[in-house]
Amino acid sequence: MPRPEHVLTLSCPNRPGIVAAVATTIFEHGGNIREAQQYDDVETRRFFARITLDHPEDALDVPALRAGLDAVADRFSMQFALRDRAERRKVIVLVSKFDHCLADILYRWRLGELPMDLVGIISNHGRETYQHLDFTGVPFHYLPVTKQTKLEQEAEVWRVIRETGAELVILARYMQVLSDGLAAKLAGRCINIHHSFLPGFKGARPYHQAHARGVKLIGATAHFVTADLDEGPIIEQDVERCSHNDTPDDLVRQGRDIERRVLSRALLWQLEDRILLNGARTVVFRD
Ligand SMILES: Nc1nc2c(c(=O)[nH]1)N[C@@H](CN(C=O)c1ccc(C(=O)N[C@@H](CCC(=O)O)C(=O)O)cc1)CN2
Repeated sequence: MPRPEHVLTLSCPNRPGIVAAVATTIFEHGGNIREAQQYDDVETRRFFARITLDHPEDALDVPALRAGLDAVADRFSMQFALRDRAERRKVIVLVSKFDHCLADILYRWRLGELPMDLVGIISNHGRETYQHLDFTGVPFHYLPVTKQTKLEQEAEVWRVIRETGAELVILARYMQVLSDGLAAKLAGRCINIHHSFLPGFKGARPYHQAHARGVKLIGATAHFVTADLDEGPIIEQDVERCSHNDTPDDLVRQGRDIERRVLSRALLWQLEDRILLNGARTVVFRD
């Protein structure tokens, strides 16, 4: 029977003694460090770490450990999060017409590859758009939008996010620009898949932009959503070769696989608390 595990993620201004203080606190409260990754950003002089710890059944006094870490956080001006790995995050997925990323997320979730509670799917297109997809057990919310109804529709999106208790929002080719207000409400917990190798070809129709530019590589980028379109901190990217023979539709077709694997990596890493924000960038403690 695997022992209960927690994940501790932290960041703070770098100085000697951080690891010693954190490790001692974990030890003193009955925790056993299973894995530790750390990064010292010499440019920003900030320190980052991800530590997984386990403990014999009920040997870890979590409230006491949290209080001990609070004291360490005060001493080192540290931000930290301590999460029980058994607690699954509530995730909601937003999608528009192109559903290949949603299909991939559903498949991986049903396989057990994505440890999450999928609490809903929101689309500005009707259920008939996805007749080939199985939404069994996942509430589907059809929220159509026009330029005139954008604000009302977005209020509905926010209502569903709140009412489902969604902690993480995935834009799986959701082709609506979120207002500054909603982007702010979802800061650090909304991930978008952009279908280009950012910072190239931001905005709409990136494959057509890339084709017109005559690129020899196409790519996809998973990033946190901010008010500035496709400018949010990058989480994961991948590319594939293309050629002069490829039409825009060829690039769209080839790009689907890149988008799927980039988004599923980013989603899994977020679910495993592997991504830490580092200003306009990220630190990703990959496995
Ligand atoms: N505030 C943000 N919202 C969104 C972001 C973001 O980074 N910040 N990423 C986009 C995704 N996206 C490309 O990946 C994208 C989506 C939509 C558009 C766009 O021009 N949409 C038009 C409507 C298009 C349609 O209705 O088919 C619009 O909103 O007027 C460009 C890029 C998701 N949102």
